[in-house]
Amino acid sequence: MIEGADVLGQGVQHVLVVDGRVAALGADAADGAPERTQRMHGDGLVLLPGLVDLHTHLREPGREDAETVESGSRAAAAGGFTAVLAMANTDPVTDTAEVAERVHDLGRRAGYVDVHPVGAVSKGLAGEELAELGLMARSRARVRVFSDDGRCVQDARLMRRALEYVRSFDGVISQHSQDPSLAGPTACCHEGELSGRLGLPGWPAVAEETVVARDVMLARHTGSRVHVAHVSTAGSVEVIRWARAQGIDVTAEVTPHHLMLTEEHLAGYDPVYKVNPPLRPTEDAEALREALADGTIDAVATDHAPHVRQDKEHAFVDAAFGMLGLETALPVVSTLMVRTGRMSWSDVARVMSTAPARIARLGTQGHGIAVGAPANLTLVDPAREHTVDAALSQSLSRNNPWHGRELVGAVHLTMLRGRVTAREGLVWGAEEENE
Ligand SMILES: NC(=O)N[C@@H](CC(=O)O)C(=O)O
Ligand SMILES: [Zn+2]
Ligand SMILES: [Zn+2]
Repeated sequence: MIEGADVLGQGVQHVLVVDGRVAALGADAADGAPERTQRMHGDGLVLLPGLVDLHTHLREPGREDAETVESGSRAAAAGGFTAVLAMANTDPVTDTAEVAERVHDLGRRAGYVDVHPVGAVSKGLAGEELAELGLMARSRARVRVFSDDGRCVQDARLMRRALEYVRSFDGVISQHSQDPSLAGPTACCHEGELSGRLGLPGWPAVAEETVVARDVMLARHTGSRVHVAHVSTAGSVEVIRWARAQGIDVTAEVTPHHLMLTEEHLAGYDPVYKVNPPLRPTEDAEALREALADGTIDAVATDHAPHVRQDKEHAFVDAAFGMLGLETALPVVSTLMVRTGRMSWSDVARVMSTAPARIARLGTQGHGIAVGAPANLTLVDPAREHTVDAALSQSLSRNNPWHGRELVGAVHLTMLRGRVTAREGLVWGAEEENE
């Protein structure tokens, strides 16, 4: 029983949890509570539905030195998440039902969050032949989100066929929008005055925007669902806004780092800021904030991308792309969007829980806080000021661009089907296992 928390920032209520489900909600929720009900104080805390991350790299199988399903799941629980979509760019690639089931089962075994594997669009992410989309969808892993993330599905014919195929089981293609003929594999800095000055290979905004534009037209043509991963430019936002006004079934996510951080961070050539797509100018970040607040962008997704030291500690051009994000996502959104008055806590519940759950077709996870729904809950301390310490992360990796930053708002407790999975960053059971 959680007593006196501000549910969605819309009013103080009690929430009774029985057998992993929300059994009652409201001032008299305690009536009929079984004897020996455990009581938790929610005074001053905001209760949100468990957060859902549409875009997480867990690295297992293949790079268990950078992250495992278990370590990434712990980081997710510490960050307030109860479900994550695990990207397919593992080794082997998640392009078969077998690999998808393996990742799914590893998630079950770890038990901190629900791990939903994302299936690859193409075999081996090679962009040539469709992967086993139907078999992955019908597998025990129930895959609904497909992505070649890390690479763009460049071939329009393959993208069209993938969209047509997933329509039959209400799947969605999540696209890493990057035309490689405009932004090749070495492109690592937003193309503009800064990339010229720093002498870094440019990654122009138009390399993203042309793919977004093409894909929304393919979505319209096929009547299928396309999702734009890690939107990073104002031009992409304009295309998405237009497409939605036409009734095209396009959804989009933005990362905490593209919302808050800008290209100026690259001036010191610190590879911790190297990410795909690159950090953009302030005007782009501002357009992303506006689009998130007005609903043009549906969701915040972390793109948590752990890398070992040896892959990150290189000259900027040679370092791996990606940064950690699971444990800092909620504090960043709180600091940037809620403290400033641009979004309410119920907006946060939408962009970090119910909308991503709906996009991934997670069923019951998308119902928010309701009687009868699984007790997947996140208690947030909206006023807690803290300085991010990379050393305290549950992740196996340390490529954390937020280290040393002061943020306001923190996850107090995470609950998965009524079981506490994390409390103030400390993951349930972690003390013993860290001995
Ligand atoms: N975002 C990144 O910079 N890197 C991701 C791949 C991706 O999301 O494109 C990774 O797998 O490391
Ligand atoms: Zn990507
Ligand atoms: Zn990614």
